[in-house]
Amino acid sequence: MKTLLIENLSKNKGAKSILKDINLSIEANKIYGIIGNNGAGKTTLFKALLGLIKYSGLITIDDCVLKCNNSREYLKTTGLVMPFPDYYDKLSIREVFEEHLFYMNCKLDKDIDTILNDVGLKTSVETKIEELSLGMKQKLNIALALSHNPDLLVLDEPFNGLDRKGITMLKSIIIAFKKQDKVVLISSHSFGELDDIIDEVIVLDNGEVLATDSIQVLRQKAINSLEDYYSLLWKGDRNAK
Ligand SMILES: Nc1ncnc2c1ncn2[C@@H]1O[C@H](COP(=O)(O)OP(=O)(O)OP(=O)(O)O)[C@@H](O)[C@H]1O
Repeated sequence: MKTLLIENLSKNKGAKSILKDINLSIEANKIYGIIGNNGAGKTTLFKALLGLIKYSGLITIDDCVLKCNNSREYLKTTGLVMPFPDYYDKLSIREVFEEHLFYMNCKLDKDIDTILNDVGLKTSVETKIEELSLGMKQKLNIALALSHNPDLLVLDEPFNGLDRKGITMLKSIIIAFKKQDKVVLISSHSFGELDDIIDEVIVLDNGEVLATDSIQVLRQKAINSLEDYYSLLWKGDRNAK
């Protein structure tokens, strides 16, 4: 994947406008941090990008426009970390992998134990999801997202529940991933974790893109943390732009 182009993307739910005319150009070999207050539209944007919800506007991956009838094919090239649906609780890790691979229509190139080990999840594949801690579920989620070697990694609050070792592991996975001509989109409220790894920041507010900036440019302006950047934006200090 080289580019992901989002043009005039909007999403309404009843009378409510959840995403409003989003335009973004996403490039490979970069990590994008998507930040914004609760309810800003980050998860909804991710769902649209993955073809999981209907929307108006155009999403183009390289030269291919994402449509309902090709979204399943496109999903195979994406890895997604989002909270598990409730019905997963009674499934075992093995069953979740089977369901994931069936949905993605792909096969593993490593055995499940090796994949779990790679993300630091030390438990039997027969363990039920309801028996996993929040951090263990997150590690499993990451393992699933990477299991089919995607081109685009979409991570919705991936640091939630991870211990320090897990966070360090995930950051190194993300950095190694982007270096392979791939794209990473991460939404997180943990600015400190994003600070170390992102190349670009996209700020959503009330369903709109409030700002997009390169971290390198922000550093040149002596804005050295997302926390400072975000405060400046909300103070209306346009020097942050
Ligand atoms: N199925 C739905 N029906 C109605 N409104 C919805 C639905 N899903 C999301 N919304 C609304 O869309 C808006 C954006 O929600 P979204 O989950 O995308 O925000 P977010 O930026 O991911 O928030 P958070 O940081 O809290 O995770 C919110 O106002 C939410 O209430």
